[in-house]
Amino acid sequence: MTQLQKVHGSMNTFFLLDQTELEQPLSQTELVTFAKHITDASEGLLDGADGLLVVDKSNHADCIGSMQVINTDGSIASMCGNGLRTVSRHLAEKFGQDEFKVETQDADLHVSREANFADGVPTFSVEISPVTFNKESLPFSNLNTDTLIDQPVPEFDENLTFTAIAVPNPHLISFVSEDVMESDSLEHVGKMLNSENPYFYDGVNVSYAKIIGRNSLFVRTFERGVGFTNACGTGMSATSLAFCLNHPDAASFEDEITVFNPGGMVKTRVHDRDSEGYYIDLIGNATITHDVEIDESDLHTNNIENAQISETGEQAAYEAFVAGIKDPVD
Ligand SMILES: N[C@H](CCC[C@H](N)C(=O)O)C(=O)O
Repeated sequence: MTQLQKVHGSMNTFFLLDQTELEQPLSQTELVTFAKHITDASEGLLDGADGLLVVDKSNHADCIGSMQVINTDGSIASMCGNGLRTVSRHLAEKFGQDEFKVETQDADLHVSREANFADGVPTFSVEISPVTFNKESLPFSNLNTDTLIDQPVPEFDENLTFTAIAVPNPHLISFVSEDVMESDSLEHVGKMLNSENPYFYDGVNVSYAKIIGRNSLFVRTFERGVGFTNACGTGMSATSLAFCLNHPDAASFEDEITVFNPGGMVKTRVHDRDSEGYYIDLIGNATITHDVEIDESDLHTNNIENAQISETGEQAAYEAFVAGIKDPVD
């Protein structure tokens, strides 16, 4: 029996474990221990991954399953947009449904199957919500402000402005030039705010964005609990909202926004529900690259030595899709 899958959204890679397929689900301690091991770049499987997605049943009446996200360092992420697309595909195939809700840590989120981005590239849309800006929800402190929207923060970088948005996991965003994108600023800010610091004391995902044209961006993210990833779904969603708010001349609510990233491309759509707040649709690939068979007893003892790995063959279609999109950074 297949116990695990290796999956990705925009090459943001995960192992996916469905606890309902086990006789004895892993305890939370077992899950964290296993996540840190299997995702480790040198000790784990298949060069590791950016996290473990744990699927389970939901007791919320309108959800067909739940998702928990464990980062490579064992910390828990309240949300993961690229991961939720792959969980949505898993649940869609398991239950034969194309539109449903998934329970996540802070919200029950609407998801749906969409037209494939390309041949052999299954595509899903996931709701990114709730959106807040206040310092308590991110959380941040010691910045002499209750919200941070397009403001200079010389403590982070003397030449940039920053926007902080929780969706609900925390994001810090800056719109930058090509030169800054290629500099070491993102690594510097990402490392500073994800080690002990007085500002984002729980860490924060940091994204730098370059405006390519109308409703078009390139985004790179240094993730909380992980480091640089090829793409961060919640990061690209939060950045799309910041794009609409800070650059209304170049981006519009309700329009499709194209977001290129080092692992490929997604589409977003930012909605403004007035008093009910903002939410974002994140649309992109949900690719399964490998099936991994591990005895259930080995899962409990965190032994990956006997894992049997087989490729699904889907990666070739994904790579053909990426080769066909115009790369804005070249
Ligand atoms: N890569 C994920 C987000 C993981 C978030 C995590 N790094 C955190 O907030 O701790 C995404 O596609 O949205």
